Amino acid sequence: MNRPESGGMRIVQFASMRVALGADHAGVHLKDAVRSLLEARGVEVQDFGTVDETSVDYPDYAAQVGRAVAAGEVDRGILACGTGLGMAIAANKIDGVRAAPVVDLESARLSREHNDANILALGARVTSSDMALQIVSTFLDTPFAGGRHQRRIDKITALEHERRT
Ligand SMILES: O=C(CO)[C@H](O)[C@H](O)[C@H](O)COP(=O)(O)O
Repeated sequence: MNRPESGGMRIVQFASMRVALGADHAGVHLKDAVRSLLEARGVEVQDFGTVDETSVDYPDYAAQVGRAVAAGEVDRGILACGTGLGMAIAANKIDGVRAAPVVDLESARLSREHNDANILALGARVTSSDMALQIVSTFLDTPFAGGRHQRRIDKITALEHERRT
């Protein structure tokens, strides 16, 4: 979507993005707040749940969002649970997923600029809703910087291929 080092163009099309959401019981309210923010900004949202605070297992939601991102059905994924850690660990098992657990704005920006992260993992028990929504905006608004970082992403992709053989 964003190709900042191909001719210096840095156009971000936040509103035309497709974003998949997923959460466990600990992150469900934050996920719903993220959904409201995205819908208000015209983002096409695919919400994989969960829908309430009944205890569920976060890998089930990480898998659904991760597969949607890896298949190109959506441009980005956003996961929410207690800490964001288990969601990121689970989602990163899927080839093509680069999930970043993020608690601050600088990491949100760098997860995109340097790591081309395609999934953001938020922790509702460790991050305020206000900060989490700022992180979401930064994550969606920041393009990948490419250049030397692309070389490193290519090496991550090579590791995925190695795992398959
Ligand atoms: O590890 C987690 C996923 O990243 C989360 O923090 C979970 O939400 C957490 O482990 C759930 O804990 P609970 O005691 O079952 O509510």
